[in-house]
Amino acid sequence: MSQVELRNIESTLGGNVVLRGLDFVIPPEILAQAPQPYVVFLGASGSGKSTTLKIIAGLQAADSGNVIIDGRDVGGVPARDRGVAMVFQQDALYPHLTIRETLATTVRSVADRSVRQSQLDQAIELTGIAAIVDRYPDGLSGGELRRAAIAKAIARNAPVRLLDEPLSALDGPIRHALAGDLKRWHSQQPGLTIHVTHDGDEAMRMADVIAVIDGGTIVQIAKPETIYDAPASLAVANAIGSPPINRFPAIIRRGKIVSQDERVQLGTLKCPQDAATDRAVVLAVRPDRFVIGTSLVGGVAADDWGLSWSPPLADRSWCRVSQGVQLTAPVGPDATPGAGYQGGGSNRDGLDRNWATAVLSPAPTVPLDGELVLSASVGDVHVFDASTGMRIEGVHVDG
Ligand SMILES: Nc1ncnc2c1ncn2[C@@H]1O[C@H](COP(=O)(O)OP(=O)(O)OP(=O)(O)O)[C@@H](O)[C@H]1O
Repeated sequence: MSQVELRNIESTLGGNVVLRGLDFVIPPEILAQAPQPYVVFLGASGSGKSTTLKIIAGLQAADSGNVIIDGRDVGGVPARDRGVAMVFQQDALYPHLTIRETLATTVRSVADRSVRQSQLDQAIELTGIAAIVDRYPDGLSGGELRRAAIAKAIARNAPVRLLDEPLSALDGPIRHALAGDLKRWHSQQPGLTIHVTHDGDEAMRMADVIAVIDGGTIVQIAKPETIYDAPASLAVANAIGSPPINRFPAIIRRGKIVSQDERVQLGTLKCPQDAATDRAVVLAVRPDRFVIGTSLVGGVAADDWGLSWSPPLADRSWCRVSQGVQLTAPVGPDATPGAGYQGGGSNRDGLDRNWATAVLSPAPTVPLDGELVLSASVGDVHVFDASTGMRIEGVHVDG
């Protein structure tokens, strides 16, 4: 299994500080479970993802810091000798060569004569481009060009593969098929794959490990479920989840958390001693972690639909939102077609700003009515420092 490690990478480009002390190493506990993880670098546009890939590939030099590939510091090692294949966002294929000729040129530059044909065949097979391999790039669709570019990377048979937004600008079915093929390639050709995206859903679906880049550093490296359930910062919390995580203003006053949103009622909640300084915080709850209560569903008592009435604020319902509630049907494979639901009886005061969103699963087939109340237990409410954005650990129900 190949490994890439980045230590304290700094990069300033055209006067912009792009990477500031960026560190990356896959935690050993993750490697113990998944020795060959599919890694996704997730970050907003401009956060430094492409720059990081180019520095790993040796196409761009860092100002300082170390790139370690398989235990070897590759500072000063030229790109072609790093054992890295990179697929660019806009990959250039030779316009005067057919795809097969391009692949053959690539294979000739990296492989012994005896294995060239098998490497070329494998690249064609894994990317499913047999039907277009004798055509020129001009006239191929965006999806076909992307597959050809990926085939070029596969043909290099490199132990480290860097994919810069490999699924961007492709439409639904093509995107879905290519996502599956990338995972298949990864599992069939031993090595490390780093896939860059700004799309949180894509990261959640594809990654064994997600590294979130924000402000030129990696702020969390973890399995997707950990990123979802225990985000290290508000930026990480915002980076994934659809619909996006709900956020509510609050403050810490004398060690207690006090809501600053008139819709949100909190139980008695305390911070640990070392985090008890008075300050502004942000409470965040994933839409699918709210329990939804309503008095009426399509004119029928909610109980008959198996929806729980939100109980009075008790130990388990630590955070309760009772106005400006919006429900949505789940998206993805569990979605019930045509059962989306927006708005609700609680919108009586005309709140259309800052809706609190909950995912209703299974989605009802009739409109909900009556007052909607959301409640969440303490384990599902994340607390972040409002100015640094960092997670505050150890918040607990008093008594
Ligand atoms: N050669 C350059 N000169 C000046 N600024 C640059 C240069 N290359 C990149 N930058 C800046 O560095 C920042 C990070 O760029 P980078 O391409 O790494 O971001 P990214 O996360 O990959 O973004 P995107 O998702 O939009 O591709 C951006 O603000 C970009 O404008």
